[in-house]
Amino acid sequence: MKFYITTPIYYVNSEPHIGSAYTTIVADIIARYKRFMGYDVFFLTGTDEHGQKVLQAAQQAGKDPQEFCDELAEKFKRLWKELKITNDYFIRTTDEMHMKTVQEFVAKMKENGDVYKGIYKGWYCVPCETFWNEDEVIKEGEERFCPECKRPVKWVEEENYFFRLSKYRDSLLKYYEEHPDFVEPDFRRNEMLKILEGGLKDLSITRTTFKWGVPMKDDPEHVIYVWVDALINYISAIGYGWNDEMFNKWWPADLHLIGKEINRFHSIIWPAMLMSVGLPLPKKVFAHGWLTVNGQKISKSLGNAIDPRFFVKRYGNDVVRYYLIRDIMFGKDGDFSEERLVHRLNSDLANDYGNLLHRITAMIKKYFNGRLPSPSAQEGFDSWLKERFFETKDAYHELMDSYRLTEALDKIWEFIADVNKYFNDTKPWILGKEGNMERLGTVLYNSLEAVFKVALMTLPVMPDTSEEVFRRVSFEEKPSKEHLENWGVLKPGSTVIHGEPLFKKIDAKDFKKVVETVSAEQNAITIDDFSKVDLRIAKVLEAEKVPNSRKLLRLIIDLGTEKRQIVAGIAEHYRPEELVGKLIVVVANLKPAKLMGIESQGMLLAAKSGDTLRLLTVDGEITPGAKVS
Ligand SMILES: Nc1ncnc2c1ncn2[C@@H]1O[C@H](COP(=O)(O)OP(=O)(O)OP(=O)(O)O)[C@@H](O)[C@H]1O
Ligand SMILES: [Zn+2]
Repeated sequence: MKFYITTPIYYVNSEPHIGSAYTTIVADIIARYKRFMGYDVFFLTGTDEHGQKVLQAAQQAGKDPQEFCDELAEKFKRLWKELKITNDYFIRTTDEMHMKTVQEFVAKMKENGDVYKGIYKGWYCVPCETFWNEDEVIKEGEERFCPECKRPVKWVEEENYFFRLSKYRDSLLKYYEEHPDFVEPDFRRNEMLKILEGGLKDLSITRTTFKWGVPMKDDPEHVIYVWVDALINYISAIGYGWNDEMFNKWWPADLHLIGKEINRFHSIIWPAMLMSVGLPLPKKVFAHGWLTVNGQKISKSLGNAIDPRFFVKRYGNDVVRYYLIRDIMFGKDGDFSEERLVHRLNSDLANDYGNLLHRITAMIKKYFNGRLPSPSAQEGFDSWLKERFFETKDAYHELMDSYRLTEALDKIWEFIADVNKYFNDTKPWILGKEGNMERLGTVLYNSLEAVFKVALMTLPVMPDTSEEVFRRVSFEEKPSKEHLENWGVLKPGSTVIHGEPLFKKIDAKDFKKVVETVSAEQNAITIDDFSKVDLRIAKVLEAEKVPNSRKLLRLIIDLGTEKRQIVAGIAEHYRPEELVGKLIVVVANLKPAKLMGIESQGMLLAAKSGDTLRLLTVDGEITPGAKVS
């Protein structure tokens, strides 16, 4: 049984962020689950390195595009290592083998009569590398914007090769009909059906105005459209055109995992390209939602991208993975929130899961010398716990197999609540006090077996934590679905380690966000907002310490037309005599306020970094009262 799973290949226009990590983490979870279930898995990820977007980024950085791509591809690879992603291969579209495959693929489409020359006239969005028609773009006066990312589009008019996409509309519709679960979730499938029903236009698939791409085989003036180049990665990586055996083993892909904004490319254009060369279509395209900040997509260009490493360093890799899957309904959009992450860590992981294991192993240590007791006669409550496990396990498989990952974790946590209930209601601490070792042994055995089952089921999501649980319960086999099939896998008599709690809680009073995730756009103010602040140059005429205050100085300043008194918290950084004669910047229209009983009629500006504070001043002489703008 094989399972071939892919992520989108990411543009190397900038560094990876939590959004790109999201898809890769989800793919990793699915890959790990399938391996656990006994599948032979091929998990592919990589980088999309051609096209105008990447070329422009390289030019902006003042680098040769290949050198620029090499550096960024390395960063992606390194991040995936740090996040313990278990991809089997990393493809780069600048790989020679890939480029050759792209040329051959397009040549074959041409041979089959699906590629012809024509003139393209229309709009192009460089950030999305997408062609748009006049009736698709957003119009604001003379300006035109991309309907997908809302950024300005460019007018393109050039001789291109076209792909007869329109020809495949009916075959695609038929395919959708015959394979109702080809595209998921179903609301995404419906969006694609709408597009198909509306009709398809032929697609421009080459460009001539720049060179950063794969040249057409027999017309190298044309470079192949970056999306056509990119999509072919899914087959070039596994041997199409260069290793038939490998290709036949893995193709068709079992799952293309993507973000919703690139669904049309994967669910319409890619299948049509495959039909054109006579290859079978992928079994499923799953288009998930976006991680958002205040409802906006996290992305490089909006300036709200977050480096996942900050979170991993502060909270741990497993905690970040758990949070992303549990808190954000997989498939839908969801706001990324560090507060929610901490809440999940404290309540689900530390309280519900970690603490349960801690209590069980503490009692095994105390009453059984750290050896797992044997279970004996089973009572009703014991059978209830087992029944709950088997129900959970069945639901878990069903949900994981249909990529309902969030719901799978919900089910596991319902079971954890049941194990906690079992542990609390059987009152093992009383059994211990009473010396009822037989019953105590049974309760502790069942509780630990249940936690072991949780570790098996959460292995794809939190691999390090599960490995740690396996170590503590002396489980040394390669974990697989067989260990979930039966109750009673743990061996009585084996060593049980009572270590540190699995998860460290974050105390509310210690909680300090590692990253401020407010988008640049949300923070932006208009020029009118700025001009409300009346900034003026002032000359310091007098300065003295405010009696009984460590921090405050009282200044008399000359504002050109008037003198004013201001109070400033700078006494720890400046001596009064240093200030006299200085030209400083003040907010002249601030409402007066009293500090230590003294009225302050304005505020001076200073820059602070750590313990250092420096006043803002001007670069030379200027009359006091001069406006700053
Ligand atoms: N906010 C996000 N939420 C979920 N997935 C995301 C997010 N941002 C990027 N991705 C994943 O990365 C893919 C797009 O990668 P891309 O390199 O275009 O990132 P980007 O940050 O959106 O780029 P840019 O801001 O430059 O347009 C998506 O299809 C999805 O798989
Ligand atoms: Zn766009």
